[in-house]
Amino acid sequence: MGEGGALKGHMARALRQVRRYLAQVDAVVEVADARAPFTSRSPQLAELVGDRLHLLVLSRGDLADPQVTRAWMDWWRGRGLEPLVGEGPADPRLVSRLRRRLAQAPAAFKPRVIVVGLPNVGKSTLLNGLAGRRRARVGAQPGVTRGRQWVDVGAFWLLDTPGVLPPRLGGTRRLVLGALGLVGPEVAGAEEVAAFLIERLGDHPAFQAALDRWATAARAAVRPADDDPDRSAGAVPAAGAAAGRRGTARPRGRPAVEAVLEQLARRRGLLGPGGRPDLHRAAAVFVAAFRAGELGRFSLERPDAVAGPSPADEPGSGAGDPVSSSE
Ligand SMILES: Nc1nc2c(ncn2[C@@H]2O[C@H](COP(=O)(O)OP(=O)(O)OP(=O)(O)O)[C@@H](O)[C@H]2O)c(=O)[nH]1
Repeated sequence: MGEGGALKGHMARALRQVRRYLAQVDAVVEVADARAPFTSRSPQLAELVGDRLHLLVLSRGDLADPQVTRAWMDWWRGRGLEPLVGEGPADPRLVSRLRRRLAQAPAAFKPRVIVVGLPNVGKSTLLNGLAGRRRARVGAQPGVTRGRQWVDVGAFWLLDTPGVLPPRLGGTRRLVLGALGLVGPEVAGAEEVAAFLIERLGDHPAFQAALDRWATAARAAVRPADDDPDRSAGAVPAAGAAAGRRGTARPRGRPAVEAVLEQLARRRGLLGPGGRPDLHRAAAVFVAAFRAGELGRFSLERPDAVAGPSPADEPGSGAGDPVSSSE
């Protein structure tokens, strides 16, 4: 089985496990990334949740463009839903609001709760925040499938293991998820993710300045090379020049993307044999910096662009119903 096949097999198993978990819970906390809250959700979840309470939490709100996050909140509010967004890992305000809402989940006795989401989206961080110090004192709840550990959070039980949902990877989703670190380099390589980021954010007024500032931050450490006239790096070429149609990595845009990466490599001193800019390392460093928020707060999608009502909506993707909540 190839790498792709192995990944698919792994994800199918993960989804089966989530199905089994879901059969035991009264409420589902879905975690998505605030920088792409549409693409970082699982298309399968809505139909699995049924009539359980379904709450959406946006992690990494501290790394997203606050204006775009507000647009997303308004978009959901317009549909009678109220996601929660945090301003940092396990943001205490978010955690206490979430605890209050979970305590109200309809249940025969104390609600049982699961945290689910794509790989690396912030599930464990939130789970630990919700469980607090109680997590150290876990115990198997009687009557529940062997091996499952439940944490008594007072007003509800919390499943000690988050459910991992498989991402959908078609079209530009693979690159969006790669940019957020929700899929690995075997699914989306650093160079194509870097090209995608430069193209998608190229028209953003603040992005060019952020890129330039970030590239300059390590300038002092860079030793000028006498044999390379370009080495005295000026501003990073306008990323906007690299931007093709939004969301597509068109070949026509490539040379400009390469120019940006080349200049970043020079400015950061990422040079290979013969002092040539190492574009691969430049791409990897740039993508890591984006993920960590070192470039600033940027979002990768807006509700008007991806979440319809528009042809972008996909039947069964939950697109027109981002939180199929029974709230
Ligand atoms: N800046 C920021 N980082 C966060 C936030 N939430 C989680 N992280 C970071 O994101 C990384 C992944 O978080 P995890 O909680 O391990 O993610 P996960 O979904 O449990 O990951 P898997 O177990 O691999 O599926 C960690 O480095 C967290 O510190 C947030 O709101 N803001």
